[in-house]
Amino acid sequence: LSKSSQIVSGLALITFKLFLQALEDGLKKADADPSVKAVMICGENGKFSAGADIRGFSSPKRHGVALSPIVSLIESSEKPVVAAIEGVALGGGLEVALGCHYRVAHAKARMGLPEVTIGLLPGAEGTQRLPRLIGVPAALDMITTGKHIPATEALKLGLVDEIVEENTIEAAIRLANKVIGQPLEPRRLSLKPVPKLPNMEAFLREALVKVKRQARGCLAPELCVQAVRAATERPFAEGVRRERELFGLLLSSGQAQALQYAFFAERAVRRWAAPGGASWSSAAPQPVRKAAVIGLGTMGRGIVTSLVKANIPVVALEQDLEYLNKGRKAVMLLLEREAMKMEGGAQTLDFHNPARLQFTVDFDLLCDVDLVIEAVFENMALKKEIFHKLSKICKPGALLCTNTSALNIDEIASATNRPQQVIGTHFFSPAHVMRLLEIIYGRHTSPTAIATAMQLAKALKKVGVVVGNCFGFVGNRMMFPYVQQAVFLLEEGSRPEAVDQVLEDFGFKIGPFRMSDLAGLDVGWRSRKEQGLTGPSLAAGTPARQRHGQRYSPLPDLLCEQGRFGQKTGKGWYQYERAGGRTATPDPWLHDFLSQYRDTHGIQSRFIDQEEILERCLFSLINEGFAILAEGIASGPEHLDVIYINGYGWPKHRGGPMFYASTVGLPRVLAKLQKYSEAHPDVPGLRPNAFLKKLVAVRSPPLKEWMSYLSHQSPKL
Ligand SMILES: CC/C=C/CC(=O)SCCNC(=O)CCNC(=O)[C@H](O)C(C)(C)COP(=O)(O)OP(=O)(O)OC[C@H]1O[C@@H](n2cnc3c(N)ncnc32)[C@H](O)[C@@H]1OP(=O)(O)O
Repeated sequence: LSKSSQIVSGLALITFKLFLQALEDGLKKADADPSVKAVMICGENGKFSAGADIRGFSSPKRHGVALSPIVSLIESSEKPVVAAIEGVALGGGLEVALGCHYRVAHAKARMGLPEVTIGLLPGAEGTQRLPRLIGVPAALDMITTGKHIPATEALKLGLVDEIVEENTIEAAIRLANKVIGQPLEPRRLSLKPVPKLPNMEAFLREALVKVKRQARGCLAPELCVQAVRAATERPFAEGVRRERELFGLLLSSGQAQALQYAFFAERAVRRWAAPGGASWSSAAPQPVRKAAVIGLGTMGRGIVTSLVKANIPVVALEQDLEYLNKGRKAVMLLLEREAMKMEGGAQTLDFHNPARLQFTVDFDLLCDVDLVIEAVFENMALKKEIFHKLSKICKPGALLCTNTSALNIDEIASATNRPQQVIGTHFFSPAHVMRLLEIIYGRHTSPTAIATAMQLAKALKKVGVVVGNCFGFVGNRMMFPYVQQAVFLLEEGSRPEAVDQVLEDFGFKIGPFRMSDLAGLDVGWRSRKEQGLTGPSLAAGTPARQRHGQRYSPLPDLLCEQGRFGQKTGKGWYQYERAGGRTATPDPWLHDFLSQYRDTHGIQSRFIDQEEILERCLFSLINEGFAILAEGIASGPEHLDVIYINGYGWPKHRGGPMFYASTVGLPRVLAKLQKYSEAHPDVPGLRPNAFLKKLVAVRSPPLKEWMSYLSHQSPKL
């Protein structure tokens, strides 16, 4: 280093507090040393900073917003300070860079203010400095979404002064030497005005409406807008005061804890465990150099698209040419749309190259693939036939995955000569968009197969969650009692729009009836017919509203019998503008139908309040979650929460169903279930699970300790 520069490094995440101290000491030393003419701040090991340790925000010894004085100290330095940004500059890390007079970034660096994603706002004056540097629209976009932007975009926005392909530190030192002696006033962001917009008021108002609509009850994006508004309306110091006030509100809101829990839960589920002690730490994945997808229906198309996007060559197979051509057209359309969203477009995806994406009806072409994902119709006989064929055609090491939402993995595996290589991969629709991948191991699934499926999830940029094999696995199994309660509520006097409203107000992206109209009521109907719950195989004399001695509602079956399958037929729990329409309108026909149904079955209609709707739907879902944990189908509550947030539209700011239960309080959940169960003794889903009772009996320990209260290690683990 030349004598004119001073490196202040050590920006490792775990030492954020130490880093702050080192930064302060270094700056003061540099300021006092007349031989130092400029300062350069960089990180260690090619990373600038990922910001503060998120765990610190919920710790009793929270470091608060102690970063602000240091950012001010940097900015007020009489010597030019240059940030050399490599790797990431996120959150507090970027706020440090904003205090610097100049910023140089490596071309591969990424920058962002992701505080909103953990329920906070940039609390070290970031909401006040960023709009002054890059203008309100761009700043608001970064602050309210928390997105990480690449260096090239940062340069376009004016967030950095220079990007380099080679040595960022040398480039920053060069810049520091060059600017010695130049006036610093214009470089101090706190002194700059926020660039004006002709329609600032309208712009901010619209921005608020937009984030409120998207956030559905999540506070942080809204308060981010308020903080940026303060930057446009108040002098810097007053804006900072407002930012601090809003930060304090968020910190104590409860939503921040939920979102921070979700951040760590998503990472915790990568550390999977399965029967016989197999786990992420001991199992190694096999490489997947080529994959195949069988079935080009809605799911198969999305899965092919996902694989192509992940740069994995794919063979896409259909049963005949008619289906193949239909599937090919649909896949190409999806890929073209995806390519348009990407930098480099179709060239990047290269899907017109048959070596990357091949369509066929010939099973023999699957002989050299490393992994097959079967995505045909949910029909056990068909799946078994396919797996039998696969075990004859595929090379010995190939992993055989079945995309199923409920079927028994062991039964499917029994059709092969290699059950250790059979695994469930439950994708969510649309498969190229939804982040969740439920990975289901069977009795014989090998640790390598699980590790490979997890690796695949990562390559597809999905969150893989490993779970055990049972009907509906985790996600759908918890969904059954929830949807069941929603339908029972209709029997008792409620309406689809009332139930949906309560759950959407809670934060679900879509309520249970809108959801089932979207998914298609016929899907569940087919499954119930296969289970003998309805249809021709139902034993004569079975009571209309009872199956196996338990309460049953035939309402969804009756709708299907009327051809009301939801959006696809233009009618379901709602009416739509046309078949395939998406705008749900309450349907007077359905209201009459419900009244007649109640009359037929002698049900006294009653008013059901929001509290009962919410509690019966959510607590029955949570109750099933406790059963799943007790049976060892999932290794911890975080798994259930990650599944619900990423696959079922559960509001992330409520941390997932099990986290939510812990915030409501387990004794309350138990008491409510007991109350509803007494009122509906023929509904097993409302009967409090023994594990929940046990946790309450041991005074409701924190969620991370729950699993240690299972008296026996489940055979599934
Ligand atoms: C007082 C001043 C206030 C400042 C406000 C802030 O700075 S708030 C924090 C803002 N920063 C973030 O939100 C960054 C969050 N992290 C990420 O986005 C990503 O981790 C990453 C930095 C982009 C790296 O991604 P990558 O996929 O490479 O790794 P992982 O996500 O798996 O992370 C590796 C492990 O590091 C842990 N971790 C990452 N960031 C933080 C953090 N800010 N605080 C605490 N821990 C963090 C992560 O949990 C992983 O740990 P594991 O034990 O391996 O699970």
